[in-house]
Amino acid sequence: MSPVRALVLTGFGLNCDLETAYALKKAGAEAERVHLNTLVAREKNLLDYQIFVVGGGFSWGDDHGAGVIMAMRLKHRMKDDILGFVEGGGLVLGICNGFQVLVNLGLLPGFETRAMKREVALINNDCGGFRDQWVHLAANLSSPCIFTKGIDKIELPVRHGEGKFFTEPDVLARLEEQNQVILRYALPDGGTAQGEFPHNPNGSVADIAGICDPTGRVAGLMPHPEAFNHWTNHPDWTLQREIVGRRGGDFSEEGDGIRIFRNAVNFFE
Ligand SMILES: NC(=O)CC[C@H](N)C(=O)O
Repeated sequence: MSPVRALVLTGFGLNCDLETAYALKKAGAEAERVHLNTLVAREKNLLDYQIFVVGGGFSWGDDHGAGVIMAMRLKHRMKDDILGFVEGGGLVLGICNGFQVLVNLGLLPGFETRAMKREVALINNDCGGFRDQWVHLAANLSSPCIFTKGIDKIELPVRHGEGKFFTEPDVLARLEEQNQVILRYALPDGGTAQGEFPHNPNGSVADIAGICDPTGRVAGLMPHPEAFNHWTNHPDWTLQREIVGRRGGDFSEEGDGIRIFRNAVNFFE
C-alpha cells in the first residue's frame, strides 16, 4: 500500500516544521516540508497529499495578531485548493500558530466550511505574557475528531503568547453541543482546570485547548504534540523511570504526542 502523504507547511516564521515532519514519519507517514511560496506557485499540489499540517511558530512575527497574515495569504491565494482538500476528505491539523491560522481562516470551527468565517479567536494570554510549560489535558472521547480518537488524557507542552481561546456564548454552546471541543486544560488528577492558572495557562474560556470541525477531519490545538516525540521529552522522565521502574514510566516509550499523528495516518490505512 502506498504511504500516507503529509504536507507540513514552512516559511515566514513557522518554526516547528522539522519536528512536526519527524513526528509524522514516526507515526508512519511520508512527510514533506513545503514552503508557502511553493504551494502558492502550484509547484506542489495540496491535493497530492492526505494530511495538511500548519505547525507552530511565529509567522510574520505575530504581526496584526498571531496567524492573521498567514491566514489571509492562504485564503486569498489558496482558497479553492484548501476547500477542495477539505471536501475531498483530507485531514487538516493546526498546531499552536497553525491553530491560530485555521481559526483566522474560518476553517475552524467550520460550521459552514465554505463561508470561511471567523467565529472564534485566540487572543493574548490572561497572565499577560508568553507561557512555556507542560499542561495536563482532558480529551473528549465523544468528539468526532480523528486526531484524538481513543485518547482520554495526555500531557503536552505549550509555548505561546496568544493562546486564550475566546468566543461568544452562542458559539460555545454550539461547539459543546456538537462535541467539537476536543481538549481541555486539566488538573494533574484529570479534573477540569476551571480556569485556574497555571493549569489553564492562558485563561481560555471553558478551559478549551483544542477544537475540531463538525466532521472531525479538521482540528486545531494550542499544545504541541510534535514536541512529545520521545519519552525523555517529558520534564519528569527521570522521576518516572525511578517510580515506575521502566523506560517511559507512565508514558509510552515513543512519546505520547505521536498518538495524535498515528490516528491521522491510521485513518487512511
Ligand atoms: N509556539 C507557537 O506556535 C506560538 C504561537 C504564537 N506565535 C504565539 O505566541 O501565540
